[in-house]
Amino acid sequence: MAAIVDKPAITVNRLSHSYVNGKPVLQDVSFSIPENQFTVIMGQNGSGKSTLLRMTAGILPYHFGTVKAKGSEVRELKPKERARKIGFLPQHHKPVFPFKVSEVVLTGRASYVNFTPGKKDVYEVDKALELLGISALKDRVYSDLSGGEQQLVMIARLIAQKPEVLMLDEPISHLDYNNQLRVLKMLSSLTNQNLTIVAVLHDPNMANLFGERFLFVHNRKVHEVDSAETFNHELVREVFYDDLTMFKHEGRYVFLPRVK
Ligand SMILES: Nc1ncnc2c1ncn2[C@@H]1O[C@H](COP(=O)(O)OP(=O)(O)OP(=O)(O)O)[C@@H](O)[C@H]1O
Repeated sequence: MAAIVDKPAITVNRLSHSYVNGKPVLQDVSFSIPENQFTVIMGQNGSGKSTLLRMTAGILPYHFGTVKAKGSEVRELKPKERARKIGFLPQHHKPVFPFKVSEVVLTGRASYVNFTPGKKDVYEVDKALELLGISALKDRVYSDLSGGEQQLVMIARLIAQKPEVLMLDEPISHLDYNNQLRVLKMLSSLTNQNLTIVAVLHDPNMANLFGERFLFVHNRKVHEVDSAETFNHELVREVFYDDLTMFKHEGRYVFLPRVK
């Protein structure tokens, strides 16, 4: 049974998934994602985080269980409807054409644009680039950019899309430390603007400094944790590191490993 959440943005019920010829990745998982909060998804490599996120975002079809976004079954939403409710940032993105950065970000507006983009679309693109601190990249060719620059552009694209729920698969994996902080602070601030954030993160410190709620994917199940203190839980130690020392910093727990 999923924990009861006051106002869920997403409710997942009895979801299961196996890839063709593969072992089950998720088995009968249920959980809720609260509205206007920052939920972090964590778990070991290969545990099923991307699978879970892609299914919840309606990118990967699900056949067992239900996923509801504010009451609507995600798989039944038309693509444009879904794009306004849920935005998804994939872990990897391979550009097919040599688009300019502004054009890549503009594709995030596809659910609003009928034929030609209007002033509002161009405004949202410029605003998103500014928010990510990458206005100077606007006219560069996306495929020429560094991995970190490309990641910032894809986050700007998601921001320009303006969905109600932003789902991000390892959004800071290519970023330098300042940009990691800038992006996580920015995402965290969006929860005060009526947006729900769900992000897969690997670093328990970043997770704990910015996350308000945690979903641990382990052994085909999803475990809901709504307090950072439970990072001290046996399961969490098993998943991450069995020898982390916990400290309190600005009211949040942070961790350091023993190296000897
Ligand atoms: N398209 C696919 N076909 C077959 N198996 C897949 C496919 N995609 C993922 N898997 C397998 O499903 C399992 C879960 O993969 P998933 O990408 O969801 O893990 P993850 O937790 O996101 O991992 P990581 O932290 O390494 O990104 C893995 O064992 C993976 O090998």
